[in-house]
Amino acid sequence: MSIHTEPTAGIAVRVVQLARTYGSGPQAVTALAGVDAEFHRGTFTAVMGPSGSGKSTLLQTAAGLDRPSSGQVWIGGEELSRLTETKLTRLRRSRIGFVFQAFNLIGALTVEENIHLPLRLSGVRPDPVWLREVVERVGLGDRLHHRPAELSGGQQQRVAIARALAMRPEVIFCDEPTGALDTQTASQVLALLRSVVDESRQTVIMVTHDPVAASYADRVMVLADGRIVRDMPQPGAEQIAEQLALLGRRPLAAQGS
Ligand SMILES: Nc1ncnc2c1ncn2[C@@H]1O[C@H](COP(=O)(O)OP(=O)(O)OP(=O)(O)O)[C@@H](O)[C@H]1O
Repeated sequence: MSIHTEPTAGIAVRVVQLARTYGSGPQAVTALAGVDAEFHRGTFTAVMGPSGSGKSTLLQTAAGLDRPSSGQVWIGGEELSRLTETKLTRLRRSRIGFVFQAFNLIGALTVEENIHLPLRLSGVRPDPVWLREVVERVGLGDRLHHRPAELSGGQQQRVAIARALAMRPEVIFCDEPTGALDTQTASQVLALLRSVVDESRQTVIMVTHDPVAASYADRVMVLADGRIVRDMPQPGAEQIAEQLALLGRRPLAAQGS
């Protein structure tokens, strides 16, 4: 594939020969070894793989939180390496949402203030109709004036998702969004992410270790040693678990950090 590949309509995120090496010389660690992937608008992709296989690095570089060592990241028609830090920050704030395992809410702010924060940071006037819909969708209408510490883990993650949705981003990157939640709460959060894709045609890319969580996705991509080694359309939880187990038996893929 040409390194100057232009974006195609309908593709929310494209990575081309994406590579990321940490450190240099004999200490260098290759986290991503040239990944090519396209993520269509209105799809939900789960990224899986052994510990140290490069999942978080893929997410961080594709989301413009970290610069790759080489290769390209396209968000719609924008190639991130061509952007200055200021433009990259602006693009991240307006077109990308983030949900992390640790929620990353601001403890001193109320639920409502946390949800409005991306708009305030971007200087965008809130659209009250949309914000009401977001709050309703995540089921937090009666918690708006609480602080995060007064909420359960699942409720805090739903605040984080509402915050990610506030700007109506094209893409939402999630790193282990259910890693800190019990099974039932996790399924509510996953159903919410599913509805974001089905009802708003936003694109979700989610790193997870959990085959059940991954089964909510339209596609499961498996990394090993910084490369995509499986790309499965709509696998069930059992098929995912089976493929991960097979991979675990390969000596190279079994190496983690
Ligand atoms: N800041 C860093 N400095 C040096 N090496 C790093 C850094 N971040 C990640 N790595 C290395 O890059 C490789 C990929 O790490 P990454 O966090 O992307 O893997 P992962 O698949 O998300 O792992 P996990 O499932 O354990 O979170 C690992 O070998 C890791 O040790």
